[in-house]
Amino acid sequence: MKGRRVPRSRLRAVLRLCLVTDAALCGDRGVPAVVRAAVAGGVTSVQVRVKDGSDRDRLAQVRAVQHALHGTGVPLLVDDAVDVAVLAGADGVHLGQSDLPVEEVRRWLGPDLIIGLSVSSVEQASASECAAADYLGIGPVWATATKPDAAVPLGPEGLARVAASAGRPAVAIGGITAARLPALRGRGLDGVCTVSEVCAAPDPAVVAARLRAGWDGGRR
Ligand SMILES: Cc1ncc(COP(=O)(O)OP(=O)(O)O)c(N)n1
Ligand SMILES: Cc1nc(C(=O)O)sc1CCOP(=O)(O)O
Ligand SMILES: [Mg+2]
Repeated sequence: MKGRRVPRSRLRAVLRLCLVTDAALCGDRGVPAVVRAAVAGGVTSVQVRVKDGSDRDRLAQVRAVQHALHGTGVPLLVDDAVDVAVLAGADGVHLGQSDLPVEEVRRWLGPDLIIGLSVSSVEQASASECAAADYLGIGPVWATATKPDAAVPLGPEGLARVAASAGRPAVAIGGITAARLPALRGRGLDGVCTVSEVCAAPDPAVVAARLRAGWDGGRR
């Protein structure tokens, strides 16, 4: 493993506006082009999420996004696939409740890579497993077509209850749009994540900039 890629002192800043990629929503533009535009607009981290490809497809997409991010300082995470993250030299992984156990992945990866964990309830956010994660992804806040197997939406108040029991940096995901950011203020979050709002946007840079300004401007 290389040296620590993202200092922990930067983690909360890196979580401010997280883009999770979706190749189908990016369309013919391709994922790297959408990522480049989103970063120009103010996205602070990128997670490559490939649900319907082979491991080789996943690795190729991670490497293409890594190339797009080169020189930007924006960290790259991989959804689910710890082996792909290690092979590609990504900055971290995002794990779900049915992915590999966080503590074991932490023992494997060591302290240098970021590990995120999805939680959808106070019980999951309070579980001892969370201590091995650097941050929690809480959702879905609202219903979303992007993840058909997502849990029942928490709503902003449910989200705040989960965030309060998290005890570590936390981001919200699921149905997030610029217009909904006011409902997420003061809920104990470090940032917000989006898939479709940016990936399906005709101009991802403009939408990312709107999200970033909306979040940064109203955080406190
Ligand atoms: C930041 C963030 N939060 C939650 C998720 C969802 O992860 P998971 O539960 O593993 O579901 P899939 O994304 O794999 O369908 C995420 N990817 N990122
Ligand atoms: C990848 C993902 N995880 C979720 C969770 O609740 O854990 S919701 C989700 C999809 C979010 O997509 P959109 O921004 O298009 O609503
Ligand atoms: Mg997953």
